[in-house]
Amino acid sequence: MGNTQIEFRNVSFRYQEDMPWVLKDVSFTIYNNEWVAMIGHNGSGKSTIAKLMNGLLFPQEGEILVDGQPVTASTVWDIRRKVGMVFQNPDNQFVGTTVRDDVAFGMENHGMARDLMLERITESLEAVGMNGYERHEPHRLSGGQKQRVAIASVLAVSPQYIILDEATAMLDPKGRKEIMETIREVQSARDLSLITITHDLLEVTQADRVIVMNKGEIWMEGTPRELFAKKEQLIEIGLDTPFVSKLADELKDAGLPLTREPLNHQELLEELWTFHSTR
Ligand SMILES: Nc1ncnc2c1ncn2[C@@H]1O[C@H](COP(=O)(O)OP(=O)(O)OP(=O)(O)O)[C@@H](O)[C@H]1O
Repeated sequence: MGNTQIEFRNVSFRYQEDMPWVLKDVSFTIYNNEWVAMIGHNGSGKSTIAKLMNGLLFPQEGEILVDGQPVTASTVWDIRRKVGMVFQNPDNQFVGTTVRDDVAFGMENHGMARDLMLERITESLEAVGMNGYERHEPHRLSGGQKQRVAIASVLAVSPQYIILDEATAMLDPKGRKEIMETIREVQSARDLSLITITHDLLEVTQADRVIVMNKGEIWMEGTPRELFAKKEQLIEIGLDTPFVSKLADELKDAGLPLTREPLNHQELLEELWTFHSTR
């Protein structure tokens, strides 16, 4: 695995000296080629973590390493080439008057050669299904298309890590599903690590690993199945559980002996089928 990872070592952060700590002694690692979902109630520190990961903020205590390199004011441009970030509202991210200019902008910042830039624009728009839109105005696109272009702009710089900070929150369920499918395809084709900050529980069930934040501290780190097995504690810290998980509980209460914690409809159906065929 080498050094290809993002590592938070005992990170504490506050926005100003006279303000309370927003993050307290946070340590975790994001490994190569994995998808980590980060959840937590509003204000638990998730967006602050995202900003620390690509040097938009710096911690007062502890250390953040990207591929072994500390994130500091002097390494920040290297770090931002490796760690791409897509925010919730794409309108705030557009800088170009056309889709092509917009995708080019990040690359220009990194001083890429023109030929390589043209190649990357085509490649990254293709990866998100937006080829043919090069001359369109970003502001006139639909919400889903805007997010695709924002993702293409990040992909064009060829990062190793992509952070999506509630990047699908403004889309309808269909738009969300499509964007996540696109991202997954790109992730496996390019060996990327994905960090998604989300309130969408369906998205959380699909991640490899989940980090749960509570009041600036890591409350839990584990697989989605481990997480949703702690339903009562989750509700105590103000988080919800997926619909399938609730339905499974109701079925158990009604006397059905479900043996494992189903994470999606398919798994619940399998459980029901096993029960049915043993009767
Ligand atoms: N620029 C800022 N200046 C001062 N305080 C801030 C700033 N940005 C965030 N905070 C505070 O830091 C804390 C953590 O905020 P953060 O945005 O990281 O949480 P979050 O978990 O991403 O929340 P949400 O789910 O609402 O996006 C909150 O108490 C917030 O009010």
